[in-house]
Order: sequence, then C-alpha cells, then structure tokens
Amino acid sequence: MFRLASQLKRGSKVTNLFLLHRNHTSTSLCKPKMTEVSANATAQMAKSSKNESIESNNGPNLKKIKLENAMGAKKANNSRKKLRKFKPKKYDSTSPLGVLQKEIEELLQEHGLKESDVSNDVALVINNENKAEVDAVYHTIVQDVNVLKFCSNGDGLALIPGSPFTDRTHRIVTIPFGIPGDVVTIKIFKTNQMYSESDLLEVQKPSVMRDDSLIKCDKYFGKCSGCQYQNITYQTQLSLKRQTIENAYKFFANSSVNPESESCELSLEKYQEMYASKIRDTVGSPLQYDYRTKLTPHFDISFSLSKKLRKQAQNGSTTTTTEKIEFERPNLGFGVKGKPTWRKFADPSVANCKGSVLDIEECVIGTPVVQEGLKRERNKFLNEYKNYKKGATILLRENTEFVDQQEKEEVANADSKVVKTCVTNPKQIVVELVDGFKFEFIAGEFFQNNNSILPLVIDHVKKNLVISQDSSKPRYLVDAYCGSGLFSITCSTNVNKVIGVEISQEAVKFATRNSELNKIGNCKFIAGEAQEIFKEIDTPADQTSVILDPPRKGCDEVFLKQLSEYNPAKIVYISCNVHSQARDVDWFLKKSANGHLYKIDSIQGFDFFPQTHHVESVCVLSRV
Ligand SMILES: C[S@@+](CC[C@H](N)C(=O)[O-])C[C@H]1O[C@@H](n2cnc3c(N)ncnc32)[C@H](O)[C@@H]1O
Repeated sequence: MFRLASQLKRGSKVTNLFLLHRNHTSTSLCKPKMTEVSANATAQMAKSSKNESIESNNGPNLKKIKLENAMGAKKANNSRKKLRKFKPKKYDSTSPLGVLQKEIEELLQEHGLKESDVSNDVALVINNENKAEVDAVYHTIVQDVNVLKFCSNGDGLALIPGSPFTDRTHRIVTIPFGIPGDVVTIKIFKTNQMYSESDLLEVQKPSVMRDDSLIKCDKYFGKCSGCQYQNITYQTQLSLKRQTIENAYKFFANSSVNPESESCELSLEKYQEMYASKIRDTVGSPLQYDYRTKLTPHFDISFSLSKKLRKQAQNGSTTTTTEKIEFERPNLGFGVKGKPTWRKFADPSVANCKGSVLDIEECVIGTPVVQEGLKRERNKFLNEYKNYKKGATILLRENTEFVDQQEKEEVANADSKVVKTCVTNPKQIVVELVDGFKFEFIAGEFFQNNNSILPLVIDHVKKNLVISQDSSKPRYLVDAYCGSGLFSITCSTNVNKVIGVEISQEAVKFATRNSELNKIGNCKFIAGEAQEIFKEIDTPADQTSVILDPPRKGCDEVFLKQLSEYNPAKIVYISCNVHSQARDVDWFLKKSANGHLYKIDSIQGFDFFPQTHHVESVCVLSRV
C-alpha cells in the first residue's frame, strides 16, 4: 500500500519536531466521515491505473487509494525530472506557528499519540502534479469533526482519525472559526508536515460556547482575518485569554530550575507555585467594539503596466480583455480567512471573494472617527485606484484636535473641548489624551491602540511600582522600551525620577516633548538599545522599579542578563506576546545570575483587543 510514499520519503527528510513530555488524560474522538471531493477525479485515477485498488482505513469511510502504478508510470515518463525536496520551515518558537507546534505536541500527548502517527508526507503531495488526484486524496471534505480546542491564534484544532499517508493513523487539522465543542464539516485544502489547514463549511452541532446571534459585523465576520471571537460572549472571551496566558507559561516556563538538566520538567507543584497560582483573571476592555484607534486597510495590485498602457486604460482606450481585467478595482480591506460557507453572507461577493484581501466598507471595532475615516478613504480609493502602480497600506489613525486653539498649549482633559479626527499621513503629528495626560507622536509610529483600557493598565502598573516603607527614601523608575513615554509620564507622579530608553530617535524626541507638554520635570529619555540604559542608571537598585514593554519578539538575553545584574527591587513586564514574555521571565528567573532572588507577584491579562484572540499580559516580579 502506498509504496510510492516510502520511495519519496527517501528524498524527503522527516525531522522530529516534537518531543513529548507531559501526561494528560485522553479525550474521546468522534470518528468523522471523509468523502472525496470529486468523484470524477477518482474515476480518472481508476482509468489511469489498472491495478489500482481502494482500501478502507481505520477511519470509517476513509478510502486510501493505491497509486503506485499510476504514479510509477508518471515517474518513468518524468525520469529526468527532479523530485522537489520538502524542507520544513523553522519558526521562532514564540510566533503563532511556533506556538502551534507546542499545541499539537500537547494534543498528541493527551491522546496517547506520537508525532509519527500524524505527520504528513508533504513531499508526496508537492510532487504530485495531478491536481485532481491531490484533491481527491488529500483535500477531502470531512464531516462530523469534533473541534477540540482553540489554538493561540483563535483557530479551532481537531484530530481526525485516519490519514491518506502510509502508517499514519490520524491527522491534525486547524479550522478557522471552529469553536471547541462544535461538530463541523470541513474542507481540507493544505497539507503541512504536522497538520492540515481547512475551511469551515458547516456547523453540524454548535458548541455551547457558540452564539452566532452575537455577531455584530454581520457583513464580514467569518471571512475577515481581523476578528475571531464575535460569536462568543465577552466573559468567555476573557476566560479564553486567561487560558492563552496559562498555556503560554505551561509551554515556555516549565523547564527545570537546574540549568544543567534543561530538558527536565519542573515538578507540577513547583510550576503551580511559581507560575500557575499567579495568573489572575483577565481584565476586560471598557469598550468591546468601537475601540481601535488605528486601522490599516490595504490593497494588492499584482500586475505592473507600462506607463503607456496605463494611460490608455485610464482614458478607456484599451480594448483587450487582459487589459480590462487588469484594471478591475482591487479589493481594499483586510486579509481573507478561508473560504467558509458556514455563514450565509448577505452579499455573496464576500463569500466568493478572490485573492488575499477582503473588500471592507466598515469595521465595527474601529472608533467612530476611524470608521468615518475608512469610509472617506475608501471613496477616494474608488476614484483613484487606477493611479496606483503597486499595492499599499492606508493608515487610519485617530487624532485629537482642540476646538479652542489656545488649549493646544495646555494639558487638556475636558472632553467637551476636543474633537476627534482621523489622519492618514503617517508622518503627521497626532495627539491622544490618556488618563489626563496629553501625548503627541508621529501617526505612523507605535502607540497603544485601545485608549479605553489604558487607564486600567496604567493604574495596575503604578500600583506595582516599588513602595518604600520609609517615605523619606526616593523612588525611581526605569522605563525600557519607552516609546513616546506613555508609562514614564503617566507613572512619573508616583516616583522621584524616571529614566526611559527607546531605540527610535523620533519616539525619544516625542517622549521628551510629551514630558514638557505635561509639565513633568522628573523624566529623562535616552535613545539607544534597551541595554544601553544600564550605563546610565545610577539609582539605588533597592529603590528602583523597571518597566519592560518590548515588541512581540520579547527581550534579548543580553538585556535580561544586565537587568539581573542591576537587580532592581521590582520588574513590571508588559507584553503583547505572552509567549515571549513567558520565555523571558522563565530565563530571567532560572538562568540569570540573580534570577533566583525574584518571585512572580502576579500575571494578569488585559484585553486590549476584544473580539480577537490577542491578549496583553502584565507580569510583576519582586526581589524577595
Ligand atoms: C510595544 S512598544 C512599547 C512602547 C511604549 N511602552 C508604549 O506603551 O507606548 C515597544 C517599543 O520598543 C522599541 N524598541 C524595539 N526594540 C528596542 C530595543 N532593542 N531597545 C529599545 N527599544 C526598542 C520600539 O521602537 C517600540 O517603541
């Protein structure tokens, strides 16, 4: 059976991606029905091979098709054609695909399976040039699939008994918009080494978590890649985000305290004491829709025309079909997720949208003024798209303007005196009011995107800065990765002196400007790599707190090492990627020189992005 599979395997190296560690109880799986996508394709294959046989598999109704003769003949014909080798891509372990590998590893452990039970022979698929055959064998429609859990990126994850590959007993599948507890019909469309990707065709039996009546973005939810959770109650969304944090620490912070025995797991009790018991409930966003102060719709133009042809097309003087097609308006919006039929879209063009960008007219998570900006820019685009030679991203950034010009010079906090506008020039200076402070920054540079939750996060950070028993002793704050000074400035009133560091010269200029605007005299900002800050610090470590708010990839070891040597009394680590946060915190505690002197006080999620899978995590560490 499937001898060709093993022939190809010699050319393709299947590496051991997953090491299994944990013991979990197994969950029962409902066996799904698998049907070939195209009966014609199977018939064609039967014609091309006299010896072909159809065998039943351990998954009910799954048919394995013996292809060796058909494929062997093809191989003889193409004997000089080189087989393509499959090389698995390497991912940063804290990126969504890196985390998916950990999630798959856990799923296998829970079901008593090995990597070799589910791995796919990708070389076999990519070397098969017969599309009908590939569709019939690998890209099947599967019914009665139980969605078992959520991946960290909000996709559902399932384990299907049966596989078209020799000696494999199951397949792992990701299902966008599948919710744990759902029983669904899916169409598999892509085979990766350890999992296949699918589209959700139908929800046969909904999960108790699913409530499609909650969907606010009736037009696009289920097709747009922006939101994943609109059909889940907000309370459940918050629980899911807490679960993401729990998983992150379980995946990235469970190695032994002893650096010599790196592969050993931390004992369950120790893990519970150090990490799990510190994770608190996720704090909700006051606004669950209309909250995003920045949106970035984009469009692709996948052709390039000569200037002459472009001019002709603009004048309407081109005649050929290709040229007409080339000048069809590109979609303007956000990335497409899948080809679902589970939602009945009022506008069928949404479901049938071709290409990688979904045409969007409105986005319900944007603030009202950003939504207005989207409409305005879209109308402009409808008139101007022919002038673009290539794709582009349009920035929509909320801005605050003062009705009374004089107010501009003052710290404004009366909402009645301000109007919101939406700017698109990435170089324009914009203003945001946060917690009674005024911030100016460049529209295209980093600034937090949900103003409604910022006062809650700032309050949490402030409460966790070092508190001296002796009030005569000064307190200090170091803000690494300070951006345009959000935490430095808002926390400055609680400490005697703040020093911030930031790699972007432009952001440092604005941090300095913002401290002046807010009449804050105790902040100093320096431009440079985060570790540069340790050259500048002369404050006593016992009276100093350090805030870290790095980009998604987290901190590097050089920085963490110096942080440990500096040995501050408190560390508040804010992160939009809890996986890199868990990795860094674990490295700091177990591998840095003074890490053993610290303990985690709390790990708390803040929901900066309702309706999506994202969560911001704040981890507070104290020197004991
Ligand atoms: C997530 S943002 C946080 C900014 C700020 N704390 C805020 O909330 O507005 C991360 C910031 O780190 C800066 N950054 C990135 N790499 C850095 C490095 N190696 N050293 C210092 N700053 C860095 C970025 O420019 C960005 O402003």
